[in-house]
Amino acid sequence: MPNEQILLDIQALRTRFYTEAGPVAAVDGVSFHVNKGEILGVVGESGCGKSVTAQSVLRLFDERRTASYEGRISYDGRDLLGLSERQMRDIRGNDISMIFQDPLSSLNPVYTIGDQIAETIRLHRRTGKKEAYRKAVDLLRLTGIPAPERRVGEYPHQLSGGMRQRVMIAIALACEPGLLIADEPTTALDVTIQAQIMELIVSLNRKLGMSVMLITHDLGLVAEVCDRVVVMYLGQVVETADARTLFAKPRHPYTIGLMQAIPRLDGDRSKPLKAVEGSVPSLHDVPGGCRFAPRCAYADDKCRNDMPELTGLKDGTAVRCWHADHIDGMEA
Ligand SMILES: Nc1ncnc2c1ncn2[C@@H]1O[C@H](COP(=O)(O)OP(=O)(O)OP(=O)(O)O)[C@@H](O)[C@H]1O
Repeated sequence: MPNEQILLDIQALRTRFYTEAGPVAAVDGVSFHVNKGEILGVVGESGCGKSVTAQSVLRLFDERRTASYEGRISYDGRDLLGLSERQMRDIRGNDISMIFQDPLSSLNPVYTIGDQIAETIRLHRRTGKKEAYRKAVDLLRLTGIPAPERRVGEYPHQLSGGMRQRVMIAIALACEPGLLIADEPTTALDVTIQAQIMELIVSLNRKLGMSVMLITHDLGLVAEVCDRVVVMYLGQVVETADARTLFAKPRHPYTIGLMQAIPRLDGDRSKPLKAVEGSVPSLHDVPGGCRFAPRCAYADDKCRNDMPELTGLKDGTAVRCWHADHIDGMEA
């Protein structure tokens, strides 16, 4: 029986790119889900496949030339990988919206922000121009933009970075999507504005019941706002747990490493941060066995030879590690 709590269900997703050096699987057998009304954090270092996973959900890669998808992605019971391009266009922005790190590159410089919000509304809804414009003003107000009646007639370059990200959020919300995918939404902004934008996203999640998939490097942010967390490494999920369990008892050595890299406001800040040693290997040179083994202090021959499966534990956590049952995250 389908679980009615689940809004987005990704099963064994594999996204391959055809590169000059041959095909690579940037996402390689990824499975996780997003529940209705929750904020799910997706974390991992740069290059682990977080953005490719998100963009695969919306099928943003060119399937004729650059990429292919395998597996299953279902949204509210609909099989997204089986939809036509026309049907997918209806899903994008209507059921699932996405906001990116750099709002300037997603906004059109020659149209006012009001035109751009109204356009999104009219793309998916039978709405007159005036009505769509009125809704644009309401959306700007909802995202906390001061004097929205005036701002609606301005162009992107007239707004600050934080205001532009609010406009992107207004566009993303225009058709009341069930799921907002936020890919590093605050990285390009200064710290105070970052906090305001995150507060806005959390308040919209609470007010509108909209699910959020939040992609970020920032585990401190995840601890503050996320209900559950997916940790990715080199195209795979290595750990998934509810946020409280993950922070109390991280199981995968990679998760433990990421946590040790979180700056602590209350700790001794004169000590250098302990980050995960080494770097993420190239997709053209994926290690056999456990992909994290070359960087892992616990790795033995079994790890180097056999790939562990993502295995569910009693507390609802799932971990991809041969040693998960005897690693104590608080000690490592
Ligand atoms: N169009 C593409 N063609 C070939 N390889 C790609 C393409 N897009 C992404 N990749 C590769 O896929 C891998 C995963 O990239 P992705 O952007 O998903 O990482 P990420 O975890 O989101 O990192 P970041 O936090 O830096 O965005 C990287 O090795 C990247 O080089």
